[in-house]
Amino acid sequence: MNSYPKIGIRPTIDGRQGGVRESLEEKTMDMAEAAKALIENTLRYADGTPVQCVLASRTIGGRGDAGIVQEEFMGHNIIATLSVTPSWCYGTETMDLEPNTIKAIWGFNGTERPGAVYLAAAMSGYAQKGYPAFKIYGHDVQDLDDNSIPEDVKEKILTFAKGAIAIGQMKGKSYVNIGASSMGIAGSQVDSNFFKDYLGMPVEFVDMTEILRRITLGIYDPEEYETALRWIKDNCREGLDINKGKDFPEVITKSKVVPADKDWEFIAKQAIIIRDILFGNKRLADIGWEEESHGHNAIAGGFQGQRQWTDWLPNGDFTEAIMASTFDWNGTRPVTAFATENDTLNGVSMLLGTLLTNKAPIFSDVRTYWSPEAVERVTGKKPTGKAKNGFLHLINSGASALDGTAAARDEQGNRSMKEFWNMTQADQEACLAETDWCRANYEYFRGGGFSSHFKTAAELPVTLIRMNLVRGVGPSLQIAEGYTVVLDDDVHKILDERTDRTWPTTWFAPNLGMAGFETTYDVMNHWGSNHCAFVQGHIGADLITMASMLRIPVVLHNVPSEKIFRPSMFDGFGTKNLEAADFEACEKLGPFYKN
Ligand SMILES: C[C@H](O)[C@@H](O)[C@@H](O)C(=O)CO
Ligand SMILES: [Mn+2]
Repeated sequence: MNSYPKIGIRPTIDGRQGGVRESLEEKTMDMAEAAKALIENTLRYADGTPVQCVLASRTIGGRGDAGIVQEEFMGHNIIATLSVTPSWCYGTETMDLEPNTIKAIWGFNGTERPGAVYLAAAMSGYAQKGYPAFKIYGHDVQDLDDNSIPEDVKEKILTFAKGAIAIGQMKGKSYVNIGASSMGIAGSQVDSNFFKDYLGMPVEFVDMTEILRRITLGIYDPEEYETALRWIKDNCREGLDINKGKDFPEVITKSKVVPADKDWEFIAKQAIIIRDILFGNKRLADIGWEEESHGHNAIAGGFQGQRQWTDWLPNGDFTEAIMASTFDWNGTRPVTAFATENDTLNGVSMLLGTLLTNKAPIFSDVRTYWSPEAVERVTGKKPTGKAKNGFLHLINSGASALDGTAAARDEQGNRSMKEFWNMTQADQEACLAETDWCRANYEYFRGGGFSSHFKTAAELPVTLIRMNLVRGVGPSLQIAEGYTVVLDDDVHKILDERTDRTWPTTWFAPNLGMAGFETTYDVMNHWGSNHCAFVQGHIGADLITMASMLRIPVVLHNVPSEKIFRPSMFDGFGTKNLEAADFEACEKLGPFYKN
């Protein structure tokens, strides 16, 4: 299939015929094959298909060969190129000079032939021409006949490829903005130019009344609706009803128009319809709704919910939670970055996280910093282990991917969050068993609905992500690596029940020690908004590389400096203060998708 974004592999060579070129042909092609195999055997697209590379049919010894290869790449949706070489080649005469690709060169670190010298020459050429390109060569010298890829080189090739493929998957796909601004949250007042210039994504605007129209006119697959409703009844256990016994004022009681015992029927339709709005559904054409069957070519979206909708209709918590999960009533399937409160910037944070990991993105409010002292005062117990320096309470207002239970098991039987294609029936059942669905708090949600309620019950490495827009700066990214922590049951209960006890909770302890991460309090204090997204794994380095490709500076992170991998020309902006250099390089280069 041509539509997947691909990486073009360019074997470059010393063009001198009569001995030099001939002696290098095989080694150069071997390197190219090895790089291709590494990428294709390791990485997958969001739909689970292995990532594809296109290998040039020939080595590139000069611009003539380069032109032929460029033509070969045309029509393959090449988002990035990786040039590989064991030898000296003629710098600008062999480089990828196509303006729209993301570029890297792997220069073999040997001494028989000077691959790393070419690499340095080419990088200076790229810097001079203003093309950011990634420089890859091994830490240790290899022998020319050693065709293995050293671990450090593998890591760099894969970090580069992951970022490029993620960018390629976003390009041209839409963010579907359902509704408008939620409760004055600035992130939900979408900046479509940010999406266009930095991510290459159109924003589609859909009014929330579209959902009501489709419910009223029956614009959904009636058979799928029955399946979804049955699945909900069989699998979504109801939890606490916090409204029970409360004597609500009339402004609340007169607002709920869908009877409480019909909520799930409404919610099942709402979930199917929102998915169809994003992605289309062939079945709609069969029942006479051709236009609706096309969808909006989405990759992500968000639902305003609060307030106008939730002031009289069941909320979007089920839809939001299930869209971002690795499974639904149809079994396993790719996750969708889908933002609560239509916080578009958190939707982007979810999208970056999931594209780099293929795991469920968890949406949360960054609600509370719990100092060790405050925990002890309230519970009588000092936090220990990873929680000893205090922790953050991550808790969304009712909707987080069910994978956040960490009920799925990895190959060793440990709690985990997994790619959808690794989710077994038992994993799905376990996530459902650890989630109950609490009737929405009518004081907030007059129209009712059900919130996904669970706790993250494992100590897992995770990365918190937040995209911000700062006037005068533009977009900037915040990253916090750390661990989810499991509190003693009694401590958990006391802290959790102080807040909204019908919502999904994760306790998070950031890794401390870097600037901005002096204490857990500092992390909460520096966070740029009320929301974050997180995914399993420490992926800060991958995010930094990807952000540099998009020309988005990273303003807060706790990634060890030896893992930071940015284009070589960023060094030309200074090496003493990497954050300042990142800012300046991103500003000078401008957004990836300039007009
Ligand atoms: C129910 C409340 O309005 C919540 O939705 C609110 O605390 C937020 O989540 C704000 O982001
Ligand atoms: Mn919120």
